[in-house]
Amino acid sequence: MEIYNQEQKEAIRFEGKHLLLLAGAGTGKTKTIVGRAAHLIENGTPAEKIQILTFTKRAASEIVERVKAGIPGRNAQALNGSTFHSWCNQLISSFPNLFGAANYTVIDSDDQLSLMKMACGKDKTIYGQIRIKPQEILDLFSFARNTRTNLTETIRKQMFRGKDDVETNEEIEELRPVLELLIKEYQALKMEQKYLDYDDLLLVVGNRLHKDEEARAILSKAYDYILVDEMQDTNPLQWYLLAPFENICKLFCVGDDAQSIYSFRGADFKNVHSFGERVQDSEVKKLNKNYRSTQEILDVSNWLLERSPIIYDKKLTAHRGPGKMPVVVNVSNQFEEANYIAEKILTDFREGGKMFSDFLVLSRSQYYTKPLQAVFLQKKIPYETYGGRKFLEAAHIKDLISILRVVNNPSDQIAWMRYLTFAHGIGEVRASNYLKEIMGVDSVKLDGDFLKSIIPGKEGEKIKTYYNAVQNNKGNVRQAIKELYKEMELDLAFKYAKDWEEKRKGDFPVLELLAEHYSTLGEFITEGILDNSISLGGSPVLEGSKIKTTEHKDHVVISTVHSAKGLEADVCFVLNVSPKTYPSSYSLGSTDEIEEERRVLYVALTRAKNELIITRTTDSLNAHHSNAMNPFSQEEINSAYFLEGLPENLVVQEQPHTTFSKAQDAKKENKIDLDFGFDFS
Ligand SMILES: Nc1ncnc2c1ncn2[C@@H]1O[C@H](COP(=O)(O)OP(=O)(O)OP(=O)(O)O)[C@@H](O)[C@H]1O
Repeated sequence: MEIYNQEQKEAIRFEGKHLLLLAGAGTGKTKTIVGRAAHLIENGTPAEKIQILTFTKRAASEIVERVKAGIPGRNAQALNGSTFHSWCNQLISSFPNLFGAANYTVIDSDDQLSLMKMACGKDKTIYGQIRIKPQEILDLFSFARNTRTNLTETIRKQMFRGKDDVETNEEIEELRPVLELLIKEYQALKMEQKYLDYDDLLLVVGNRLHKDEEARAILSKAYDYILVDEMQDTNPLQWYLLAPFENICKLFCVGDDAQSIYSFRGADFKNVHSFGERVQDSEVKKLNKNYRSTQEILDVSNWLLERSPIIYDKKLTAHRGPGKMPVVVNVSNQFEEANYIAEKILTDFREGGKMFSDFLVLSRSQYYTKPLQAVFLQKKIPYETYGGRKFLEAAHIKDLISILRVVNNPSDQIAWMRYLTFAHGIGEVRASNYLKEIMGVDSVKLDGDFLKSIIPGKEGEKIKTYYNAVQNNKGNVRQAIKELYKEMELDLAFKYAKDWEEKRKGDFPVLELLAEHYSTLGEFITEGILDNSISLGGSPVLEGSKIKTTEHKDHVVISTVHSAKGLEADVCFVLNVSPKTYPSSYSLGSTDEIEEERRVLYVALTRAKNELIITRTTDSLNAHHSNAMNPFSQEEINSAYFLEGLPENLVVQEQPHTTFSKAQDAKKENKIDLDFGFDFS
């Protein structure tokens, strides 16, 4: 049974049209979304007419499960929660005629890069005029679409740090037409092969709804309410998608401007402030009390935010009152840090009655946590990682999926290339020749025998067998994967001989299990990619190849701060809050970037309920030499450092007395104790 305070109840029972709940960390925004959905269902709104939108699949499922748990019977069963991308993808497949994109394949960032490389390679005289990598062109294109900014201004912002002088303008004017050609070529390749990239998903739906009265009429029968979590992180493209829904249904959005950490995806926290003006018939409400943390944790968080030149007007007070002082641990290196954390967890687990799931470890990047993961493995501390490279993006998984993809969409040239070059002996040049023949044949004639007829020898035989394994089991995705894996196993083991047994083999049974939830190949490929994608912060369960550690229900979570939004834990470790990291020395030239990083740290600090432990390495405090990449002096780095000037009364400082350091001698000298060591009798 959830308990709500008066302000939360007012939001939950809101009778007006659209509402924005703008409130600080831990004030119960997510809880209020749960309450709102339950209230609507209990008062007669069919659950399938409510859509919950969040930034991660994990957050979406959590909200949906909580609503379902509070409503007896089957009334809430049809409640749907998804990410923006996944929702658009569902709309595209539920209304195939309306959006006209049902048989398109969604491609991930690796595939986008392959396609952009093809676009750049098409006419070398064009690409040769600029010195920009294909990935950078993709980033520019995506930034422009997500922020809905024109190409000139995108180039200026992203490549010239916003400079607007004669020289810069001349350079932009040289780059712009070339980039336009390349982006158009990329777009044409995409359409030719029936691909949609992530941004396309939102645009396909958004464009249709903006331009087509009938589309709005159809969707107004499908939705009564849309509930959006983390509204501060919606970028202009997501606003564009949501705008038509103002007239289709009622919007209920929650957000916190101080937790906006997605400006690299085009979000601007200031947008949330204009909600009242942008959305007709809307109201903005606030929540004031923090229910998550004790006051000492909030004091440090408030202090951090008050030091910002941006006024957030958010002083959090703890409903729970006082508790333990936050601790700053000064470690000399990463292994000391890792051992300190592991020892603390093990002691609290063995002697303090805590579970592993009471601990959350937060880091800027997953990469930084590698030594910590090594120590956890060594000390047998179960853990799960959130953020970082995802399961379906691992090379061995992509090899197998490439065959599912070509059976699902025969125009999928990226997948064909991966499939054809997977068989030993076929290089890129030969594969492209086969590809030309494959593209030339009518798709009804395309089958295993055809492939064998154009590809001679053992390779042709193999390619045929793989193709048939999927084709013959098309109606049962799990079976298709099982049969295909049986055929591919030896080749996969050969290709990945170095770490096959330890790291890769175990992923395939999991892939089969995952496939069980999808009824068609297309759904599996698209949804599977979206659900597990790094750039969308998707499901944490099937990450990397460390699937086995997730079998423990009780585990520590190691997360990037970006993937930790909405999470909370009894004890929270925030790693490496050192100079040059918070803020990163690369953002020192830009106030906007520094302030975004301050919010990142703020999100991290406000995850803790009872204990907040901040680590920092003393080696980063050591002398720093400025260089061309990083021209800032030690003074500049120190004065920008977020913990510089942290009042002594807000935290306790600690040096780890670790079992990791060398054994130390006794403090007092003893008298020698030597007897004969035997009995003379
Ligand atoms: N009225 C209440 N009574 C008791 N506990 C509450 C109440 N409201 C919220 N909480 C608790 O406070 C914690 C934070 O709530 P929630 O996660 O909904 O906040 P939030 O505003 O979404 O936080 P953030 O933006 O920091 O992720 C949760 O543990 C929640 O159960």
